[in-house]
Amino acid sequence: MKLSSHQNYDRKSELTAFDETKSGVKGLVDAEITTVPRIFIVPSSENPNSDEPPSPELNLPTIDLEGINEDPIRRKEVIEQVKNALGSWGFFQMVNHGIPDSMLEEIKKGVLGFFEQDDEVKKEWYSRGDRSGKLKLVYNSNFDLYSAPVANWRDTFYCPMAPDPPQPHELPSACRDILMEYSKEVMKLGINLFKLISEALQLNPDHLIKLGCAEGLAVLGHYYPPCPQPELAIGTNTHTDNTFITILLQDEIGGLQLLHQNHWINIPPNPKALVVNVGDLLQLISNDKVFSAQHRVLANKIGPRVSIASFFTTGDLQTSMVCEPIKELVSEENPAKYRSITVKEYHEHFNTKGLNGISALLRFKI
Ligand SMILES: O=C(O)CCC(=O)C(=O)O
Ligand SMILES: [Fe+2]
Repeated sequence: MKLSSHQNYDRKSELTAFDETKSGVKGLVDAEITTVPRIFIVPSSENPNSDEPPSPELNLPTIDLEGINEDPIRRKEVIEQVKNALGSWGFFQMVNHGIPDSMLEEIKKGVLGFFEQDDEVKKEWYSRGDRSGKLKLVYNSNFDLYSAPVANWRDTFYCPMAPDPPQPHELPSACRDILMEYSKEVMKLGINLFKLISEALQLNPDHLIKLGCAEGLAVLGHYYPPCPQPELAIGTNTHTDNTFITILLQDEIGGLQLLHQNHWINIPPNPKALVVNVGDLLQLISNDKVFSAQHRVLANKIGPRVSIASFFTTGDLQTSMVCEPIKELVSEENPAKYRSITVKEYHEHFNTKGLNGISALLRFKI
């Protein structure tokens, strides 16, 4: 699904005017607008409402991680489930993942607190993310505002937490402590997941970690204000993630969907669960043994919706890590499907392209 822009108005000036308010989509809603500005309108042919309704028979797998580090038989079963889920869905929900429910509640509150703080204070964090700025945490609306075909009904902050963790004073007070604590727990869980995924790929448990898959972590806080005309807009446009894996926490509102066998499927909110999905970089190094599924978030009359996406990637940092299909997963009958790239090269291509419904991986296919 490719969204084409409809440029019969001065879109660029309207984007700039919106950007310069530094108040994001929340600012529009606070000003009590009753119609969606045209920079956000999804062309009708590509509107999610024109898709078939989600199929109720197809359910995303839920995997219970209880006992994986204590009981070898249980661990084997879980590895088999992970292999099936990532090979056919690219996604699963997990329960008993080790992060306390109370911490999940606290991080959602922290993100809500950041977006709902005094607008003048929040504006000080607003930037387009050039790393020459002093701010580690980048808050804006639509990282791809000027390149994507349609603006999304969402505000976001992006905060790199590893390999160079921010100093507490570099973080906004609304979510400082919980962001540090949550990302520590997510890193532990990520390491456990990379071990399970390594084994699911029939590699040594440490293989993906040794390659550097858990080296970089960024936490994104998303805020989706209520939308006066949700049928005309989209919360997050169709995309695959620019990560090795993503660990996602969503609140109770819903709207996250993934594309499975050509059907859009709802990912139902579960306050105790976290969603895991394969990103493009893991698909590339697995030589398509696991895949990075397209997903999106619908706009909603009800809101705000909050979600926290933890991205395992070093992003735009220059690291020595090269991504290429893992030797053990390549053979004469199954040759490498991608060329070698750096994470930075991939990231730059992803950012320039924006969320336009086309996979960034295509560029690196052999
Ligand atoms: O808000 C969500 O539920 C999904 C966000 C997402 O897909 C992303 O951050 O890549
Ligand atoms: Fe995503």
